[in-house]
Amino acid sequence: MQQKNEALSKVLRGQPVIPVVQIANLAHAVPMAKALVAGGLPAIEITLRTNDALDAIRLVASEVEGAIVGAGTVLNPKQFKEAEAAGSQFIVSPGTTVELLNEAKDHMVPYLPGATTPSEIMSMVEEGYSILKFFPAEQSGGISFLKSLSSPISGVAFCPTGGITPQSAPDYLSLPNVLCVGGSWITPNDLMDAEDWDGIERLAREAHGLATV
Ligand SMILES: O=C(O)C(=O)C[C@H](O)[C@H](O)COP(=O)(O)O
Repeated sequence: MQQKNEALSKVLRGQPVIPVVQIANLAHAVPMAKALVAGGLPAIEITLRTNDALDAIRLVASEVEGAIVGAGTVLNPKQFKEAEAAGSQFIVSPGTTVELLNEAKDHMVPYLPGATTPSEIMSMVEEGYSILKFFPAEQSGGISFLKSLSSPISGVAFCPTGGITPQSAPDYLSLPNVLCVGGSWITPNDLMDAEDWDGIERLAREAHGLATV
């Protein structure tokens, strides 16, 4: 587990924001990922919420130099296997199930499981996880909840996701138990539909700059 935690830490620690992307049009996958990499956000989570998601992961993994593509919204072992086979370099789920934890044990690919309550977080720590997704972050108590967790449950780093904005991200990132945040604002539907890759690169660059705030 330590090796996997370290591999995940290496992926997530490199950037303050992990873009959470929905691919509605497969032709958008490669230019979108190139724009994110150019903007300084190489780790990209493509959610398995659209039909083209696995093909998008495959394309980005094989065609976009420097990209570290991961799969999001992985809900069951079948999706876990498919996501890894498509070339995902990390796997993310909004919550966690026993089936997913068992599946993750059979793979070397790092897994970022979701947890929101102290009991869920403690269970994940028992399983050996030291990095967790905190989802849905804003709705689950946000910054004050994460602050309250930091002394009773130390040694766990979170990637809060859900409802985070460029305005709230710096406050999350200033918490000692936050490694990075996830967000969909870097690839908004209007810019994706307009194929405005320069606009997406600009948003990525701004998000990358949040590290220094
Ligand atoms: O699908 C998943 O696995 C999720 O975790 C959901 C996404 O992370 C959020 O939908 C992103 O949240 P927003 O930035 O508020 O749009």
